[in-house]
Amino acid sequence: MVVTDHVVEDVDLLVVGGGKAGKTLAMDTARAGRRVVMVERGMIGGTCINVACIPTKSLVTSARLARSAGRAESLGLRLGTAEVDLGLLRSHKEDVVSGMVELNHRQFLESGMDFVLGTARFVAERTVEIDLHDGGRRVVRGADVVINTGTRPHIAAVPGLAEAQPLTSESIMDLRRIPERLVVLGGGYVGLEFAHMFAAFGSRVTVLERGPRLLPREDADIALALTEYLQQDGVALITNTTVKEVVSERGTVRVLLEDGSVVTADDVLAATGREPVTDGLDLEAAGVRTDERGFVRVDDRLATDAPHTWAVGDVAGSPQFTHVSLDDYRIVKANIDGGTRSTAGRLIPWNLFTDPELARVGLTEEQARATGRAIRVAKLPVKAIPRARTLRETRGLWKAVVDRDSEQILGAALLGPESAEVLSVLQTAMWAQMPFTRLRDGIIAHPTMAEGLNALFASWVD
Ligand SMILES: Cc1cc2nc3c(=O)[nH]c(=O)nc-3n(C[C@H](O)[C@H](O)[C@H](O)COP(=O)(O)OP(=O)(O)OC[C@H]3O[C@@H](n4cnc5c(N)ncnc54)[C@H](O)[C@@H]3O)c2cc1C
Ligand SMILES: NC(=O)c1ccc[n+]([C@@H]2O[C@H](COP(=O)([O-])OP(=O)(O)OC[C@H]3O[C@@H](n4cnc5c(N)ncnc54)[C@H](O)[C@@H]3O)[C@@H](O)[C@H]2O)c1
Repeated sequence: MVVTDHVVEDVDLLVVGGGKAGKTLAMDTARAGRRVVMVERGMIGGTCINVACIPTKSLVTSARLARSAGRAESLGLRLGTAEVDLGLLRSHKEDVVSGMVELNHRQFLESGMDFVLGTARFVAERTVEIDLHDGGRRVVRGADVVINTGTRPHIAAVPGLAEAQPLTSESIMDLRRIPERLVVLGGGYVGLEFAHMFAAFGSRVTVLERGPRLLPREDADIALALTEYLQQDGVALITNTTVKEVVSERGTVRVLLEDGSVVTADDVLAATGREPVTDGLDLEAAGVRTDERGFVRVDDRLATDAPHTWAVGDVAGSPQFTHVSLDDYRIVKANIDGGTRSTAGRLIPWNLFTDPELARVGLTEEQARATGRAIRVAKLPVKAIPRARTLRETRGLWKAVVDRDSEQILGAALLGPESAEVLSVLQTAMWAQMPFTRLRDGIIAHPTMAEGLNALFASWVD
């Protein structure tokens, strides 16, 4: 029963939180002529375009240019030293972000959905009460409800860290200053992208990672190649370390490590993972349960414990990438219409946008060996690819793992310039279940980075 003084509005689809999956589903469903309400707390277009992928990658472009300017003479140019202008840097980022926000907003309205700016809270199964931003309340019940409220930075329970008011992936992009010394807690995606970026902007950066090395889920040779060029670019890396305490005094942060050493900086960036945004949602009222880490519990169809209630994207515990959230949309769209699409067995690529970038898909060598199948391993230093020489960026290593019997590609790690683009070529071959020989022997235009695939699949080390 719904306990409220407000009239309950019934709609076909109610989307709570306008992330990638939710907004795409809302627009699609509205365009099909159904009644849709999407409630968004503030970020029109969601996390990715406002405070995550899009602003970071815009700043990565600036960082790349700063680094290129530093070696301009090797390209025959005298540019002088690159100098960060915080105002210009901010407006570059904000220009890209606001362009995408405006585009999203226009598309929301054109789709015919009822886009509601407000904060939603469940009051019953499939029913939310919305605190409207411009005052007032609405109560909306969906025949189907999709929860897409995302994640936010998690501040690790390190003594003194919260009190030191660390920067997060969001606040660091306010760009109020470029810290002279920046210490980054966590050597994952967020930590490494910002570490490399701020080193290019002139910060002296130290990354503290508790794992035995960077990227513990990647093969050691790839992690080592990445480690080497980060160090070449001035990023200090301390792995296998435990932070005992963070002490903030008079504008300086001191990070005390368990071995007795101290790292001193002007700012600390907390980059140790993200936590689900479910507080204030009153999920119990909806009959929706969470798992032990607080993510919404879903089955492989992305159905929650409550009937006709689905969860998608980061908050559903899906791998935290925008393209995965988009695929969650495809799955839920099919299942709302009575289908049986599953998240099982998805081939999910991802990229770490250090510069050059790391592009990954499928199994690592270590994972492939663990399956017990017979495999072959191909490796190619990026400097062997002519295009890399013309780009004057020859750092990096490409690697692929192939099934010895079927000759199909099981996975790849491409560390080098433009790898993220090349990866999609390789992934297409995996979708098509092509033997690696097609990439080894096919004509690929010269000089491109993709051309390196010819050479990669002729460079067996095993
Ligand atoms: C710094 C950074 C860089 C990243 N870079 C990349 C990248 O390059 N590539 C990539 O694929 N992924 C990247 N990611 C990950 C990516 O941003 C996330 O996986 C993706 O944004 C998740 O989207 P989502 O669909 O789960 O929802 P989100 O986009 O997180 O949307 C959730 C929405 O719900 C709203 N909301 C929350 N609670 C309520 C409520 N009670 N009522 C109403 N609305 C509510 C929020 O305001 C938000 O807009 C990055 C992440 C970070 C932090
Ligand atoms: N390019 C991209 O696609 C991109 C970019 C940024 C973020 N993301 C997404 O956002 C997610 C969150 O990123 P993230 O970097 O915050 O998390 P993460 O899980 O990728 O990395 C966190 C790192 O912090 C380390 N760590 C944890 N606690 C620590 C401690 N107390 N001291 C030292 N190290 C500690 C972990 O060992 C790990 O290496 C990623 O998993 C990714 O899915 C994607």
